[in-house]
Amino acid sequence: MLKCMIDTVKMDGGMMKLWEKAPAKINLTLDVIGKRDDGYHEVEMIMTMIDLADRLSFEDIDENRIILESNSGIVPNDERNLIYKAAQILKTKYQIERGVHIVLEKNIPVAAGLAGGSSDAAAALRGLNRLWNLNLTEVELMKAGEEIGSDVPFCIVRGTALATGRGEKIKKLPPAPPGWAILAKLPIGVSTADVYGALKLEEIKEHPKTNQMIQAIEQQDFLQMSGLLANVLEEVTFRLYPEVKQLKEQLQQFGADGVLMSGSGPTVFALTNKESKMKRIYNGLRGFCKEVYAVRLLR
Ligand SMILES: C[C@@](CO)(OP(=O)(O)O)[C@H](O)COP(=O)(O)OP(=O)(O)OC[C@H]1O[C@@H](n2ccc(N)nc2=O)[C@H](O)[C@@H]1O
Ligand SMILES: Nc1ncnc2c1ncn2[C@@H]1O[C@H](COP(=O)(O)OP(=O)(O)O)[C@@H](O)[C@H]1O
Repeated sequence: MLKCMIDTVKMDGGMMKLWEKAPAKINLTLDVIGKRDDGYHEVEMIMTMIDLADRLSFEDIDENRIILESNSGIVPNDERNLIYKAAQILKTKYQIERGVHIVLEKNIPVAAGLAGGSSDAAAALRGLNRLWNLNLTEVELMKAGEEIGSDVPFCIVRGTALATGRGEKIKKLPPAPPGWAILAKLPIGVSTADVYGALKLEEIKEHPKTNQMIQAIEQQDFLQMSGLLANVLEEVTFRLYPEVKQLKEQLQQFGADGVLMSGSGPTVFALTNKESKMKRIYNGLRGFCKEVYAVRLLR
């Protein structure tokens, strides 16, 4: 309980311990504009954070090494973990001769299109910036984040934003209008690289109306925002995993204001700004999908 209220503690001998929250994101829009020579795709997407989060603690240790522990049986605790990568990047770049013990409490489903790993990496950059008194600016943290993954700069900024380039160029937007997202995730993990790899640009039927979505957010128009949800990766993931399409169709029958797959999937979410509807959708969904979350859009 205590750790929920405070985020820094001075331990015996002046050692520090601090905490960071790493929220998940959903894509309100996701458009792919072109394929680049470096293997990435040029995107245009609007993302917003939701109240489903991992929690990380960072503690000084006497040895000069990175120790990572987590309650997740899925993500590795070594240099393959994006948290570990974040710590290594800062240690090398700023010649840090100190060690750290990081504990990850994993609540965000893995490989789900919710940027759990990217948000953990961003939280690690923020947490270590504080623990090691680096005084790095948001822009410097975003730059370090780019080396880890395309979604990491957005996860540094958080809130609601338009992401362009390969996803690393961020323009902040006003917060999304208040409401709930009900998320459903099937027990499959989707590889982002596979989905982008299977995308055929010439087969995109309709591009998201990104400018109209920005206007809906600026005008705090929840219904308009929900009606404009669009993601060009949906068709690709639906082709690879038809059960994700079925789940979306089922979710659409519960009367939400909008339904969409997040990122490369497989998580699908429904939006509503009515508490009674949120409860109805949540309870209805639990009947046929094991992993369901009802969370607020973060403001
Ligand atoms: C699809 C999105 C939408 O928010 O999210 P997720 O579904 O992963 O959450 C992102 O574009 C994912 O960003 P992120 O997960 O950080 O991807 P990265 O680690 O940078 O890249 C993984 C792989 O995806 C492909 N990739 C990624 C980003 C991009 N703009 N074009 C690409 O083609 C590349 O093959 C790359 O090797
Ligand atoms: N801290 C982490 N949390 C989640 N996944 C991680 C982490 N570090 C590395 N990974 C790896 O990154 C991949 C994608 O993870 P994640 O960010 O959860 O999905 P997505 O890109 O779909 O949003 C997984 O294969 C996972 O093993």
